[in-house]
Amino acid sequence: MTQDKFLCDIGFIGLGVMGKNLVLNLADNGYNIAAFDLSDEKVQALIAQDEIENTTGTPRVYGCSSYTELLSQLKAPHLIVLSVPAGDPVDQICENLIGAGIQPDDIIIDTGNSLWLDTVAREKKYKSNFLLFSSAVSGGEVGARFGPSLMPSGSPYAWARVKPIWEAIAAKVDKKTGKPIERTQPGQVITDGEPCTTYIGPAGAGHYVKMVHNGIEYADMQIICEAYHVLKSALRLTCDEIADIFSQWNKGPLDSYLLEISVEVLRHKTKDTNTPLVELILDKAGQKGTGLWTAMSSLELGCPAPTIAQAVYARSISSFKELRTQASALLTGPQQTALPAAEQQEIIEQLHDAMYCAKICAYAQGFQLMKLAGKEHGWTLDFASIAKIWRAGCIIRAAFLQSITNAYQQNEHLDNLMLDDFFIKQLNERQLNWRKAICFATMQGVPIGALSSSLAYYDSMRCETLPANLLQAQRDFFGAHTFERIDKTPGKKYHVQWSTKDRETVVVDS
Ligand SMILES: NC(=O)C1=CN([C@@H]2O[C@H](COP(=O)(O)OP(=O)(O)OC[C@H]3O[C@@H](n4cnc5c(N)ncnc54)[C@H](OP(=O)(O)O)[C@@H]3O)[C@@H](O)[C@H]2O)C=CC1
Ligand SMILES: O=C(CO)[C@H](O)[C@H](O)COP(=O)(O)O
Repeated sequence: MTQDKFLCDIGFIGLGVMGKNLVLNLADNGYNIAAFDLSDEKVQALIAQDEIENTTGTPRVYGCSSYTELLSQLKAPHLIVLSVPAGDPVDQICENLIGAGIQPDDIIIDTGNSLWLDTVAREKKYKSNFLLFSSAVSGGEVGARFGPSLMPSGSPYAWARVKPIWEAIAAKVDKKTGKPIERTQPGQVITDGEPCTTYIGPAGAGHYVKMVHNGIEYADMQIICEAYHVLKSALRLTCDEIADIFSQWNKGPLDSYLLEISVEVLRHKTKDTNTPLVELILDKAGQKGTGLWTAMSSLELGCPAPTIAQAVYARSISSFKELRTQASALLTGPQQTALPAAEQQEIIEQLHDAMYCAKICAYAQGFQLMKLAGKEHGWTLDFASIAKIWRAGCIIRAAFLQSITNAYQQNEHLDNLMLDDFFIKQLNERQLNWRKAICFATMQGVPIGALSSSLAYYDSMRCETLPANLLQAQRDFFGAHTFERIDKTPGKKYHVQWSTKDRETVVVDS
């Protein structure tokens, strides 16, 4: 492709796992791309891949070796997509593009997992240089290639320009069933169906929603890992047996992409020794920050998200491999005993229900968090639409997201998913099995922090009276922090003069 013939529709910076695939997806949908990466090898690899996949007869990707060249190859006003690590790289590129002559009516779309506060700050900071728009992406490399879930936010003017492109490249669901429409072949495009993208709100809102998506992703993954741990170490099942169980579960309400890939992982054997690869993978989990940010935001807003926080802690504990190895030789656990087959089957069924209930809690926490954040930051978030765009393309895609969509379509003001009729029924029917699974795992000494903290969340939420009365008294005792009384006018503050002999209760004027 040369500049003399035509200019490209979109500039693309960052051709890593996501970027390369997003470019090919855009190209399949008829957009010509001017592409740049710090590594020329990646630019050349993309062009080579496009040559293999491109059936149009004309090149679709123009490789650039500088920011100036990238701008010179684009139609004006310029539209540039970034797919780079969060943090400094985004600012470095923005500064480089300013140096290369980007204009105030040009649009830069940040598709990385940027911290939402950075996005808010950047929109302001670069206002006079260009329009910063953000659109978090989920779906991993296959999603990026064949249809991700896209969470755009920022200037509505920019969205008007981005929308047709985003709707073209996003994953699609069947309008009637809400089920994903499969797209697996290069060159294939899907023009019908509902696109998994919707305008989320002002700057930062999309990145916040993606952050919570990832927090839920952490919880979902940890819940599956805990079930695997129980099945492996308490029931002593093989990876293939666990894969069979997960595969069966994946046909019911737990049907999800994460469970599906877990089955594939569990079945995968090394070529040389035919050992399940998963058993050879070091048990130290990595994390890039989005789960932590979700947990931090939940603490800041005072919105409980213990399943998500526990999933972050589980990754942290896993990273202390040497310490755990030391402790495992010193600290005692229960004696594990083999169970008869019939009892095993019961435990497996209980575990299924425990996973399902914990999953409901994780999503309830994530959606409530988004609701409170929306209130705090003045975003009007549409939860039915958010659930809809997570039905396909993204990592947490699952049949379950249709039930969440239904819940918010029935009541857009729902305070917590656990109060939706469908989820009330699911929880009420399964809570006993959930408890039994937790008792079993605990008595076997298997750590199940996500499953059990979810149960504590559930039990706390359904407790009309919590022991916070005693806690308030303790606070008043040591720090005169005051308390309210249930037998007096709401809002009135009391303090007991604990250090005096008479311990008089006095009314405190606020
Ligand atoms: N991987 C995933 O599943 C998902 C990732 N994301 C997010 O998408 C973004 C990209 O992720 P991913 O593709 O996995 O990451 P990669 O590390 O695979 O790719 C990032 C690319 O950005 C380039 N880059 C880094 N710094 C700069 C810079 N200062 N200037 C120009 N280019 C730069 C890198 O260049 P080079 O290495 O050649 O120097 C690399 O090609 C991240 O924000 C990530 O969090 C979002 C959803 C899913
Ligand atoms: O955004 C994503 C998926 O939705 C990325 O894959 C992200 O990197 C996952 O987070 P972590 O690396 O912390 O597990």
